[in-house]
Amino acid sequence: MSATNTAVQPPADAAAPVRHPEAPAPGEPVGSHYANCFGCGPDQPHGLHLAARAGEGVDITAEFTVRPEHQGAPGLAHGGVLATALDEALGALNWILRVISVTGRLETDYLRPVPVGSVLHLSARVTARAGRKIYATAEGRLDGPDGPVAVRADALFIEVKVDHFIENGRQEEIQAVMHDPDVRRQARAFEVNP
Ligand SMILES: CCCCCCCCCCCC(=O)SCCNC(=O)CCNC(=O)[C@H](O)C(C)(C)COP(=O)(O)OP(=O)(O)OC[C@H]1O[C@@H](n2cnc3c(N)ncnc32)[C@H](O)[C@@H]1OP(=O)(O)O
Repeated sequence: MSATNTAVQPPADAAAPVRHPEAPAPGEPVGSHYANCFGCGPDQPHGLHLAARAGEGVDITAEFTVRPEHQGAPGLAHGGVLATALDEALGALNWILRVISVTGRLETDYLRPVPVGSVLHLSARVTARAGRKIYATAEGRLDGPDGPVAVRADALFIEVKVDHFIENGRQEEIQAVMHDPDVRRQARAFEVNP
């Protein structure tokens, strides 16, 4: 049983989400949005290394292996780390909508303890859109994609322009990615192909 804030529930007049025609094909990896991202970056040694795949709808799946460095209580995953995994899975939906959005609100329910060594089977989907607001939900299951739900979240993501990062990020990292032609092409493509 969960008590949710109305901010993460779509209003009655929200629109159904639409899979972007250029979204990765079902089963394809969506890729990392930033190599140093704590959630999905392959170059981030401390990160979760989530590798999401596109689903058939406006959805993704991913797996997160809980390692000893993710502990909160002895032998159990830290709740904040699990929230990060859910947040990152939800963030990967950007690739399916082909928009850039950031988490505005994330509400998590912790239903079962998640032991170190377990694989959390994550799924996330967009439920609705209303202007810049993107409503989405995610869950993490133990013992396989059809196993019991251990954690879940409802979220409100807000669409932003790439300038959001350029204006707010530390210049050292911004300059580094701005000089990466692949990153620039990717970011601009999201903006000109809504
Ligand atoms: C290069 C590729 C990279 C790709 C990058 C992909 C990153 C994915 C990574 C995983 C996800 C993350 O961790 S993202 C990182 C964590 N999140 C953040 O850092 C976001 C920090 N917050 C912000 O920057 C800002 O608050 C924004 C952008 C979210 C919103 O600011 P804004 O642009 O001025 O918009 P604002 O007018 O305030 O809000 C727009 C509408 O949303 C509503 N709204 C906004 N926030 C909330 C909220 N918390 N709860 C309820 N409602 C909210 C407002 O009421 C309004 O509704 P109405 O009046 O229109 O009805």
